[in-house]
Amino acid sequence: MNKLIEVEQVSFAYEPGMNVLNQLSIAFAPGVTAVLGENGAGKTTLMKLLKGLLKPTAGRIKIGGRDTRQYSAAEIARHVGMIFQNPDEQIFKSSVLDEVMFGPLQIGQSPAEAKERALAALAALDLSDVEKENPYDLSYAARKRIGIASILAMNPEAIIFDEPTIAQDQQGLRRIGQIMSELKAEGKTVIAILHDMEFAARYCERIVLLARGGVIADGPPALVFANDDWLRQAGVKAPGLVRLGQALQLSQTTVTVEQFSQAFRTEKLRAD
Ligand SMILES: Nc1ncnc2c1ncn2[C@@H]1O[C@H](COP(=O)(O)OP(=O)(O)OP(=O)(O)O)[C@@H](O)[C@H]1O
Repeated sequence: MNKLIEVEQVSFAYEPGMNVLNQLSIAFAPGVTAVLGENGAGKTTLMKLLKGLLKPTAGRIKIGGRDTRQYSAAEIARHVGMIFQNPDEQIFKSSVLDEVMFGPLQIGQSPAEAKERALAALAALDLSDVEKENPYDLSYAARKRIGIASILAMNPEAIIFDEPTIAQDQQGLRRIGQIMSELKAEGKTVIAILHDMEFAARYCERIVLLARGGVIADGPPALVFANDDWLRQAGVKAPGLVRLGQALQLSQTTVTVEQFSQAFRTEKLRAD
């Protein structure tokens, strides 16, 4: 596994003696990983550490094999992009195109390259027709997609999504899921904090459960969502399809519609 990001025995406290993360170790490689856990579990704190916005109280984080303490913020930005939960923490330009070009210009792309990348990112997020608008004249859901486009335009190797599905309708959800799948196909490392278990089951190949400042489970959705004990400890509910499969006593854990319908047809319809 080509580990782009390695977290080694990291602890972090906002206030002395009050650890939010406790000697947490985990690595992130290309692919799509969901990080799940109840409010206050430390998910956003971990992501801010990966992005270099916070520094570990103990332990270290390596990007591409190098300790993040040796990187400047601009250097980290070339490797790791983070899309904040609240887009309004990220957006400050008065046109959508300027906003999405800002990041690429900051990391040294030429204006022509930055514009080309920004236009491609806006198209990927169904935002081409609003490129001249003021982001604050658009909906919150559109601003969330602008936040995503700004990071995609910088083309980092790792992209962190903090709650990307909030406020999105079905089309927005599909778009964001497709983008994650495309990023995976390009060999990017995608990490998403999610509260939407259906979305996590559908688009993520790895599920990490955080609780009490540490990782309590880490594996494919069918493994993690089948373990009620882990889910209870993390304060997370299995996706509806998993629970339906369990209620019907299917022999395997079904995390997608395709898996469910196949298992249901084989085990239930044929049995009748
Ligand atoms: N800037 C801060 N100063 C002090 N404490 C903080 C700060 N930010 C977060 N915390 C505390 O750290 C803990 C972990 O917060 P964090 O935001 O990382 O959790 P989370 O798992 O992302 O939660 P949520 O799902 O609600 O976003 C919480 O108890 C929170 O109150």
